[in-house]
Amino acid sequence: MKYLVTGGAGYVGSVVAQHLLEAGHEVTVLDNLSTGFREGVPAGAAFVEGDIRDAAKWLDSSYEAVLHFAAFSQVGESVVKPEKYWDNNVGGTMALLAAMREAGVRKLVFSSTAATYGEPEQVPIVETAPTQPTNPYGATKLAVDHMITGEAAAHGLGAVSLRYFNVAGAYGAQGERHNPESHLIPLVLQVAQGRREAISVFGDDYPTPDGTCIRDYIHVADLADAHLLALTAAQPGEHLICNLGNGEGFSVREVIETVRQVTGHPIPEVVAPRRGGDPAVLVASAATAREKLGWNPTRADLAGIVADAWEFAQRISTAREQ
Ligand SMILES: NC(=O)c1ccc[n+]([C@@H]2O[C@H](COP(=O)([O-])OP(=O)(O)OC[C@H]3O[C@@H](n4cnc5c(N)ncnc54)[C@H](O)[C@@H]3O)[C@@H](O)[C@H]2O)c1
Ligand SMILES: O=c1ccn([C@@H]2O[C@H](COP(=O)(O)OP(=O)(O)O[C@H]3O[C@H](CO)[C@H](O)[C@H](O)[C@H]3O)[C@@H](O)[C@H]2O)c(=O)[nH]1
Repeated sequence: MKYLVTGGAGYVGSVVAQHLLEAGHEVTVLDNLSTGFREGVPAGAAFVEGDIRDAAKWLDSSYEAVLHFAAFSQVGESVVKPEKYWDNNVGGTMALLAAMREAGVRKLVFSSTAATYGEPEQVPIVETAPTQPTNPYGATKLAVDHMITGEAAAHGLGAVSLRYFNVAGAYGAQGERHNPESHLIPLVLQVAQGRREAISVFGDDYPTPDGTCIRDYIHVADLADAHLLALTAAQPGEHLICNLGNGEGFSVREVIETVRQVTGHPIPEVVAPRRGGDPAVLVASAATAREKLGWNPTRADLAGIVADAWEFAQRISTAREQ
């Protein structure tokens, strides 16, 4: 089968593109390189440097489906520049859906997020929980989910939105390198590499056992498995929404301690003010993904996730020095 992967020069999209290639599929990556890297595109994928707003130029009926990763995704930036997020994430997806309709491509897998829920009333979070995003990033992703529901009902699109919790780890040559980096695990690894003096802990007065925020970390390769399953599960006229997480939460301090154990580095930490828009606890119920997709994550161990991320961070920093 032939697939269009938007955002396939980025972290998650490049890992999923790699999995599609390994499963024997043909892959075209469409990416404007706004936050992605040309060298992140897996060998064997065709690459188009372009914007999702112009997807109509490249989409045709030879594509079985679109896997849509292209978006801006920094929570903090979305609070200060919401218009940038509405324009790219919502405006861009609107153009992409129109191009798919025009070309007769009737299947979509979309990268949604736990940020659509906001501060949860109950954990683990189920897909029927209230959606009250605490930042514009989450609001734009929720708006796209609604847009997709309408597209499925009105025009027969078969779609799956995957609401990722905290993605981490690496797969082969593909890994996490956001620029600037804002995610916890790669930042703590930068401290271990001596590229940063200390890690800032954003708030230690949350209502959690050690006072720091709790998140559900999921290995990017387990996430990729879910995308391939979603391609099979998508049914015309239906929009399925699935959380993807391991159902177990780790505090910021537990993550830092795990990085100490994996890297053998002491990792100094400093307590800093809370970061705006951060819910205290985000942990997924992935029962829907297990039931409807047949998803069965196998890499839930946090130390294993960190070890893979560490190996990747060491490799790209060696490459940077050469
Ligand atoms: N990383 C996470 O923890 C996480 C969690 C939940 C959801 N998500 C979602 O998963 C997706 C991928 O995230 P990521 O961490 O890989 O981010 P990333 O920034 O590494 O990748 C996004 C890619 O999309 C490209 N892009 C952005 N706007 C574009 C446009 N208009 N046209 C073409 N290309 C464009 C960027 O150049 C980049 O390569 C995003 O939609 C994000 O919101 C990520
Ligand atoms: O230097 C840092 C960086 C992060 N944190 C904390 O570590 C936790 C995890 O933060 P990340 O930035 O790694 O991840 P988020 O939980 O903020 O966000 C991620 O997961 C969300 C859903 O859970 C969204 O999907 C979003 O796109 C994705 O980046 C948060 O409590 C954050 O405050 C720190 O204490 N110090």
